Amino acid sequence: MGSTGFSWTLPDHPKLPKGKPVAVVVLDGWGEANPDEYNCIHVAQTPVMDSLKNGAPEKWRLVKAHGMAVGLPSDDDMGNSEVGHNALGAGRIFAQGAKLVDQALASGKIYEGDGFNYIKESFENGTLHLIGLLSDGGVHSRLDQLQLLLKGASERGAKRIRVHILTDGRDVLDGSSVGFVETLENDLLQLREKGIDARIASGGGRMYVTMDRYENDWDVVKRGWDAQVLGDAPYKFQSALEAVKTLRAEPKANDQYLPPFVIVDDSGSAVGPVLDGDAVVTINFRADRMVMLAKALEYADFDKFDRVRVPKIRYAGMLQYDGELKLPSRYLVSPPEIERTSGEYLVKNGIRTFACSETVKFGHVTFFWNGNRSGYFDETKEEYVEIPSDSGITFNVAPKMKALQIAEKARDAILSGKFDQVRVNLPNGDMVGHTGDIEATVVACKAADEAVKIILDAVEQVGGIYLVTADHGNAEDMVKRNKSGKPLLDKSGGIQILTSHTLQPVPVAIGGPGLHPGVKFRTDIQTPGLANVAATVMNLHGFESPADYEPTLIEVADN
Ligand SMILES: O=C(O)[C@H](O)COP(=O)(O)O
Ligand SMILES: [Mn+2]
Ligand SMILES: [Mn+2]
Repeated sequence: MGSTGFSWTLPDHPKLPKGKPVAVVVLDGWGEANPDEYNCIHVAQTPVMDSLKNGAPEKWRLVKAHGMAVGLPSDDDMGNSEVGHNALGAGRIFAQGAKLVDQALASGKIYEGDGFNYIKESFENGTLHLIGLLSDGGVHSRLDQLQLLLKGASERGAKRIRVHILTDGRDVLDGSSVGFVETLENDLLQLREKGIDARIASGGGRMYVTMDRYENDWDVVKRGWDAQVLGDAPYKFQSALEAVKTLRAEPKANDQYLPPFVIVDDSGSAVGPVLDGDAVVTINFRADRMVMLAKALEYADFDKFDRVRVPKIRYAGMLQYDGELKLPSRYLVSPPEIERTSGEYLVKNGIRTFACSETVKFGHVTFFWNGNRSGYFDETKEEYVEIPSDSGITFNVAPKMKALQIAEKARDAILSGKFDQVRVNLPNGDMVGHTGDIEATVVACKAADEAVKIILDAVEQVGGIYLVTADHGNAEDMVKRNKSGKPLLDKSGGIQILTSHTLQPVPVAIGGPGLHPGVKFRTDIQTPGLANVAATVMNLHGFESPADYEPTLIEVADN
C-alpha cells in the first residue's frame, strides 16, 4: 500500500471461492429486441443463447449498452464497440471521446490547447487539412463537430482549408452520404463567401479507403494516402457532390465502399494534396480506425506501404488514439483517462488471462478492454491471440468468419488449465450485421451461437464459470423503424435496411458448474449497464471489486 492508501490488492469475496476458471464471452452486436423477421438473432437457430435466456431466469438479464450508460453524450446515441468494451473492462462510466469533443468545442477549450496552437502555426502559409468520417453516426466522428471546427479554425486564422471525406453508410443509412456532402459543401461555400479558400479535396468509402483497423489491410490506408496526401486516385471529379452522386449510380454501389476520388481543378490538378508546411487534423475521435493513418502521418520510419512523398506537416489527432504508443503525439482533445481497469487489477491479483478474437475485433478484447491501452500488463500472466481475419471481402460472403477458430482457441485455453480467465469476442452478429445482408446475418448469428456452445462445453469439463454478454445491439434489428416500431419503406417500397448498431439492451448470462449455487442476479439495481459487468467478473474470480466500480450484478444467497 502506497502513502496515498491505494492498493492493487483486491479483497477476498466473503462468499465466493477463488480458482474457478472463468470464460468471458462477448458477442459483438448482439442485442435483445422484439422477435420479428428483421431480428436475425430470433430468425437464426441459436439454441445455446436461447437456453441461457429461458433456462435460468435468475442468471440471465438485460443491461444497457448505449447512451449515457456507456459515457456517450445522450441516450439517443447507439452503443458501439469502443465504449462498450471500455465499460465492460473498466467497470466505471467515463465520458467518452464524443462527449469530450462536444465539451471542448462548446467551451472553446479546444482552441486553447497545445494541439490547436501547434497546427495553427501552419495557418499563415499552409493549408489546414481535415480528414475523417463524414456522418452524424457519432461512433467515430460527428458532422456537427466538423462544422464547429471549420468555423472555429477559420475564425482563428485558417485561410486555406481542405476536407478529405470518408463516406459512411455503416453507422448511418446507406445512401445518406449525398446529403452529408451537400451539407458540408454548403458550409464550405459560406466560408468561401467570407474569403476563406475552403473545399473538399478527396474522398472515398470508409471501409475501402483509410478506415481499416488493427492492421488487417494496409492497402485500405494506402488508397487513402494516395488520394489525400498525394492527390492521386482512380476517379477525378470537379466537385465532391458530383463524385458521390456519380459513384453511387454504379450498380451495387455502397457508401461504405465507394472508390477513392480526388477533386481536380479545370486543368486537372488535384485541389488539395498535402504539402510541406501544411497542417493535418484527423477528425475522428475514435481510435481503432484512425490509428493506422496516424502512424503513416507521424512515423519517420514506416514500412507498411510506400508513401512516395512524406510531406513535412504539423499533424494532430482529434484525440490521442493510443496512450501507450503516445500516438499521435499532438491532439486537440485529451482522451478519457481510463485507468485501473479490471484487466489490470485481476492480473496484478494473479489471474492468468487469455484473450482472443480475430483481427477485426482483436483490439476490442485487448486494447479497448484495457482502457485503450495496447500490450500486456504482465506478459508472464497474459496471452493474447489474434486469429487473422479475411481481408478484402465484405463479411456477408463469409458470415461464419473465424467464430469456430476463436472458440477452439478458447476451448484449448480453458482445457489447458493454464488460465484463470479466458476472454473472447465473437464478431459475427456485428460485422455481418453492418453489411445489411439479412440472410447472411442469420448465418452469422448461428455461427456465433455454435461458438458459444464449444466454449461452454469446455467450461463444463473443467468445472468452470461462464459469463456471456454483448457490447451493443446490431443483428437483432436490421430495419429502420418509425417511432411506433413499424419498418420504414424507401421510395420504391422496399424496406430501409439498418446497417448500424441499435439502442437495444444486451443480455448478460452467468452459469457453469463452478458457479456457487447461491449466486443470482440482484434485483435492486434498476438500470444497470455494461459497466456493472467488471465487478461481477471480479466476484466470479473470488474477489471484491474496488469501491469506485459500478456495483456487481450478483448476490449470493446463503441457502
Ligand atoms: O467501426 C465500425 O465497424 C463501426 O463504425 C462500429 O462498429 P463497432 O463499434 O462494433 O466496431
Ligand atoms: Mn461492437
Ligand atoms: Mn459494429
